[in-house]
Amino acid sequence: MIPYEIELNEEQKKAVTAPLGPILVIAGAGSGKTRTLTYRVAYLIEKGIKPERIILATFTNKAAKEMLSRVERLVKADTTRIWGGTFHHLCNKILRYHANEIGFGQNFTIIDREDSIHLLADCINQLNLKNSSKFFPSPEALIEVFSLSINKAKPVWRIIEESFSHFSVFCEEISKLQSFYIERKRKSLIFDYDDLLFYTVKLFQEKEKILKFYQCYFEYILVDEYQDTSRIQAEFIDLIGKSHQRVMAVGDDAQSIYSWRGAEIENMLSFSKRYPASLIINIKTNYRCTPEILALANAAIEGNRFQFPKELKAARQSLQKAKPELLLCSSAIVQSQAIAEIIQDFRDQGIDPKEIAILYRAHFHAIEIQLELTHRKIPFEITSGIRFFEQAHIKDICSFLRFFVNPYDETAFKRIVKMFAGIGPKTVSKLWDQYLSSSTSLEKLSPPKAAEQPWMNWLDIHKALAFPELANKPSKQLEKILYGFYSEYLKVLYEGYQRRLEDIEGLISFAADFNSTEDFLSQISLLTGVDTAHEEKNGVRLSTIHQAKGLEWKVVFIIMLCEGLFPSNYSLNYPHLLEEERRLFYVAATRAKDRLFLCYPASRSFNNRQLSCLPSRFLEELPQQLVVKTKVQKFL
Ligand SMILES: Nc1ncnc2c1ncn2[C@@H]1O[C@H](COP(=O)(O)OP(=O)(O)OP(=O)(O)O)[C@@H](O)[C@H]1O
Repeated sequence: MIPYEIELNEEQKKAVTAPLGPILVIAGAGSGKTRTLTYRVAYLIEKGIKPERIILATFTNKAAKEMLSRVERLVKADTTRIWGGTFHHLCNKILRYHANEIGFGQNFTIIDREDSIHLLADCINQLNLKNSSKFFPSPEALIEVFSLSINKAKPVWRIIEESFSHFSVFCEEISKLQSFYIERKRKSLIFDYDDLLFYTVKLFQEKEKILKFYQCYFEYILVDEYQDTSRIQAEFIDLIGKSHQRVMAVGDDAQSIYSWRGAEIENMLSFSKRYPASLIINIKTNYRCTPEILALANAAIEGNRFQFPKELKAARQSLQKAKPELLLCSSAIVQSQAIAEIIQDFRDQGIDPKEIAILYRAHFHAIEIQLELTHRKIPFEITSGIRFFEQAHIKDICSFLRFFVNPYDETAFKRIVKMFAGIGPKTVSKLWDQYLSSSTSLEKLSPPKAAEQPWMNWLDIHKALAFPELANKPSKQLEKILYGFYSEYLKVLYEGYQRRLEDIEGLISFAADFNSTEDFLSQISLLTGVDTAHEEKNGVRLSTIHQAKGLEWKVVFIIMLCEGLFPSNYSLNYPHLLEEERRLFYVAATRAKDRLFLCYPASRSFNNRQLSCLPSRFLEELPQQLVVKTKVQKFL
């Protein structure tokens, strides 16, 4: 017998040993979701359910593997027979048996994101869409549209209307392209990741016998991270679980932060409507944070309307009654200096830097802190793996300046010219040779017809960079390049237009502190080159909050808590997005085990001036007594 009494608290035990009907487990941050799910699977096996009749849907395959190996330590069973893994993994298994029922052979192949992009690029070429307009969106951007269309179960035009209005002029062509792309995949017996879900649900909807078989076959379905499931994923579970309703969904609605890639918090909030007999179990004991940090997190999430009411209780004792600290800094630079000083103090006290994290809403918020840590030689590691200045769009826009400063910079030239429609790698090299043999005169080059217009625009911008009002003002030069030229390309070249635009605006602010374009470029090169030696596995962690989900550190700093930055400017006009931003703040706060620092800079440089910032509403909403305020004015 498994010692449930010893290993689980009362709430966890209630969930683990609950009757086999539908259950929604609302498990707060740090409350032991993994432990609950693991013991529940073990309990089911102990009750006599065969492993192969259990589904355990998880966010990653690694998570399922870890949970199942823990199950194996609890009960004697072959857990490899459990259907554990991501939705894609589960659907693949089902389609391997039945793909022929929906017009595919069972020997289909699965293509990853990169291959999907190549295939889509090929479709765009075949339909001659890029030549019809130089601003036709790139395959990278369109894959995102198509994926949302499947995950949200909405037609492409609807997705464009809701989230990609900058593509609306191409709505008709994009819909046609989608049909063409689907047909191409069908002919080649290919599924991309989203197809696996789409066709499994279609199979269940169209082939009643097959659905009935699985409904009888699976005796219990468990879903982890339920708050982040998409519409089609919930549909997949509902279809199999509909008849016996033996579904356990575990999640935390307060941590639903992926709506931008199709997650629907509604799945969780409406669970008991779809499963009227469901039992709802709240797990409220948090094992991670001190009571003071938890009190702040509880207060932070109170402002949301669309959520299950909840209040986490701390299992831990207070650490010298240390409340979270609110650092009121005079500027973003002072903010980074203050953080670096505190980190140095912690290191002197013997705290391992890898127990410290700096979390932010968007990559560009971390520019100053990256610089400060680099200058002070404090080792740090960035979760995304890509440093701010190494991102493609940042490199793109900087290459205009590099080429302006150094007319022999071949890499910059080629990077710019490649952006133009109708210019492939061969033509790029030819143009470079022409350029060199015409004593570096851009005017003398003859680009292909399709690229003539953007070429002329580029030449105008290139000349303008030397005008007295722009010369040696890298910030103003970047602004000119962005709004006079590059923003149109940014919309179509990559996915995530809004985020990338914000990054470049952040770069423009950063550039405002330089009065020489050469100095600005050298600084950036140093940060992306030699000084990356400071990036170490054991350093302080710098991460966006999205990438910090599920992780924990002893000390956490949440930075740039200004209205318009966190919450983001874009979210301010949409109540549902604002609620998601508040959840993001909650996720960030609940990553801290011992010490939490909330950082507010009263000003930051933006578009060549010092802009004063209002404190984030998330700070304003906190009861005063929950934090200790410290004013930080200036550092030498
Ligand atoms: N009953 C328990 N007794 C003691 N410790 C527990 C218990 N349940 C969970 N824990 C511990 O609590 C910590 C948090 O658990 P876990 O990481 O699974 O939380 P979580 O619910 O996934 O958190 P989050 O959603 O915030 O990422 C772990 O270190 C885990 O071992």
